[in-house]
Amino acid sequence: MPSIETTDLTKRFGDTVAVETLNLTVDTGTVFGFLGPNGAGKTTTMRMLTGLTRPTRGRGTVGGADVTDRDALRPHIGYLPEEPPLYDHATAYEQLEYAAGLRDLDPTVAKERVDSLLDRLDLPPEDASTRISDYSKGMRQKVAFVQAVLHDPSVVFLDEPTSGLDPRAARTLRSLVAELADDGTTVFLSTHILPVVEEVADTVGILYDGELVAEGTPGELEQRAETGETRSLEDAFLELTTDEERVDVDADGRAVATEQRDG
Ligand SMILES: Nc1ncnc2c1ncn2[C@@H]1O[C@H](COP(=O)(O)OP(=O)(O)OP(=O)(O)O)[C@@H](O)[C@H]1O
Repeated sequence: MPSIETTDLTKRFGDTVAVETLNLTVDTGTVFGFLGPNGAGKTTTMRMLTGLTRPTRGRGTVGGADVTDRDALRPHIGYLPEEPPLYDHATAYEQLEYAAGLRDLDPTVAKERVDSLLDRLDLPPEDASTRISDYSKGMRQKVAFVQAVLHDPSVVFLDEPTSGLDPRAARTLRSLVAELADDGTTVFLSTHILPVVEEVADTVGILYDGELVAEGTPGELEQRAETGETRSLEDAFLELTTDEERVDVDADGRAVATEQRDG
């Protein structure tokens, strides 16, 4: 049963085609790793799927709601954008209480969830009671993640969720992503950190120049890598996201052939 479906989803900014006829299906309760080089169109896709940017063409549904219907979409989704919207003058507790209020959550239930998630992510009460303006990047990221999942949405969009997190918190976040999926939440995860995708993603899509150039399990994509001593998701990513002539190497590392990406 898909949670996210798009048909020919397209976004243009003037002459720039940011996303081109994207056809995606993401099953409920799975983690979809969304990869692509800088400027490939990942953020634009997530902004369309969360109702923040209207598609130029094509259709999409998330949690059964049309992506052009923000009111219908909103209760189903959580979004951790690259630059999370936090009020610097508020404390983490105030920010999250405010977010819970906007979502009409029961205050007691919300408080329990906030305390539990902040505890898991190692943001102690003494820090959660100080102003966000004094937070490090990682501390802000923890609050923003909690804000994105606080209302137990059926689909969560995470843009570089481990950005700024220390190794312990990053590991906890990966566990939380897996737990969300185990509980039936669909996680749409965009990141440049390929080991995170290898660890948590059920399926992976690679976007290049606005187009989906590959889709499959991490293992299937690894198998598509043709160069490198050991096939890896990184090798596959690099091969699938270049227009330059590709140089194959022999066992001694010498260039033996060149060919174009066949798109
Ligand atoms: N508001 C906008 N106006 C004009 N062009 C835009 C706008 N937003 C994005 N673009 C263009 O659309 C293309 C895709 O950008 P997008 O931010 O979606 O890429 P991305 O894959 O998220 O990149 P990154 O990995 O660097 O975050 C780029 O060419 C970008 O310049």
